[in-house]
Amino acid sequence: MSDTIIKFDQVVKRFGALTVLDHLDFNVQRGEKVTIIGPSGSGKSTVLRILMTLESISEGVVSVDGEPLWHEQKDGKLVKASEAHLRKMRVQLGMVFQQFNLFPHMSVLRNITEGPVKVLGLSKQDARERAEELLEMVGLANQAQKYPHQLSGGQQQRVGIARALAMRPKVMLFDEPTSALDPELVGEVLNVIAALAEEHDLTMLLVTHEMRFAREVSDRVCFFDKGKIKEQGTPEELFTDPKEERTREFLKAVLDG
Ligand SMILES: Nc1ncnc2c1ncn2[C@@H]1O[C@H](COP(=O)(O)OP(=O)(O)OP(=O)(O)O)[C@@H](O)[C@H]1O
Repeated sequence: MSDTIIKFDQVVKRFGALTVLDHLDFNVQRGEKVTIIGPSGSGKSTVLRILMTLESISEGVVSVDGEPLWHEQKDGKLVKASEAHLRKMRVQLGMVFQQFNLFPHMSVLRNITEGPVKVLGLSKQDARERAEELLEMVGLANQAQKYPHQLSGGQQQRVGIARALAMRPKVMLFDEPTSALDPELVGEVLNVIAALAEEHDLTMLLVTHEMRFAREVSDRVCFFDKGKIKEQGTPEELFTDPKEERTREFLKAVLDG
């Protein structure tokens, strides 16, 4: 039996006249680490935003763990999902954003405990213990009482990772998690993500411009172009022996640049 956790089936996303995803078929297996690379505007972030229910779809079906995300079954038919259905589905996914998106008026600890307490109904004590373990894991055990503005960008992003993990998502989504960081802070965030990828059987879907990182952490790399997967394969296949001219051009431009 295949163990598909994310499935895009002929998904179209339009913004007015602009088609951003063009009949996209895309699957992720449970436990798989998949990286999406591709030129600006090819629809990479849109895939993640659709999964987080931040953008709706125009056509097709997206499923998470076998259940439609943007639809629900009613009298044997697929109808548009209600807000309650979206809320129920959304908690299965955790996202780490480019701009961290921490709550500025809350301490680091509270940023991490808020979701588990308010959304999952954990006791404050349990949420706190969970947060402390995660802060330890991302190397910030002694920063729990600080506020986001007192931390570096790299530290804030590591809090962002801990916050997403605290919800125990089935899938972690990373949207260019290092692109807003000063170059010297990129490594500490990538190290945390690489450790997560190595030590946990989490399913991870990452959009990144860091090709070396994509190569190191992924089981599979998908090259997106114009809203479709133009080519995909293991990092070895895609980076050392790309089959498509468009992939070669892209890799040459980013690796030389
Ligand atoms: N809310 C929106 N309204 C209109 N157009 C949008 C909206 N969101 C995204 N787009 C457009 O959709 C296209 C795809 O965007 P997306 O962010 O998925 O690209 P990307 O591949 O992640 O690019 P980048 O590498 O630059 O982040 C872009 O042309 C973008 O301008």
